[in-house]
Amino acid sequence: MDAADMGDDLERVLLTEEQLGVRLDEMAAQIDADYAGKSVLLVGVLKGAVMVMADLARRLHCQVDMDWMAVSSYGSGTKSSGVVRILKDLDADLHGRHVLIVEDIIDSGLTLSWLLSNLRSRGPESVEIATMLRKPDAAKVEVDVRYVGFEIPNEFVVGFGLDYGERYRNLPFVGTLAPHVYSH
Ligand SMILES: O=P(O)(O)OC[C@H]1O[C@H](OP(=O)(O)OP(=O)(O)O)[C@H](O)[C@@H]1O
Ligand code: HPA
Repeated sequence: MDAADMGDDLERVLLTEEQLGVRLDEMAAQIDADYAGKSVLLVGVLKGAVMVMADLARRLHCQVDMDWMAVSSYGSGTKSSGVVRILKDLDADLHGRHVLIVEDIIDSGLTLSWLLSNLRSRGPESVEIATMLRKPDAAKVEVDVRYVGFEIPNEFVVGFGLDYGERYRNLPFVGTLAPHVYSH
């Protein structure tokens, strides 16, 4: 899918495929340096993190295992409370592991804040976070994030794994949607 497939649904491109690729190269180099000689367990948070995980993992030279979690808030009314439900748990035992959570976006920070304390309680050697995008102005809770691709304005974005009603995840860039899309 590209911009032409979106007709007039695309408002503007925030980050091009090339910009994302360049930043992923830099993030991977930093992660390789930080985890030199160590084995890393990448934990992807479904579904949005699939693209970041695939593109980041392929750039890493350090020893990597991959695992996945699916989480859901208990409904929009309680999302702000940070109450999260596990839909699919990890297969891996975290004892003694160096865990790197891979996310597409940190918006309010509530999902990651919950996930961080959940994974920390499982006895890992370390837990860090890598996210492609972060909206600093939307933060309801501060999360200590080791690797951030881009800080973006507090606008709803799609593409590179991010959806609106499950659509647009397969856009290779990150963009905003025209207002008429939301009124459908
Ligand atoms: O910082 P927060 O405000 O908690 O938002 C960030 C979370 O929201 C998105 O997931 P979403 O619940 O949309 O699920 P998805 O990945 O399946 O699209 C994103 O992938 C993060 O997990
Ligand atoms: O801006 C966003 N776009 C899509 N999904 C999201 N989940 C949290 N923030 C966003």
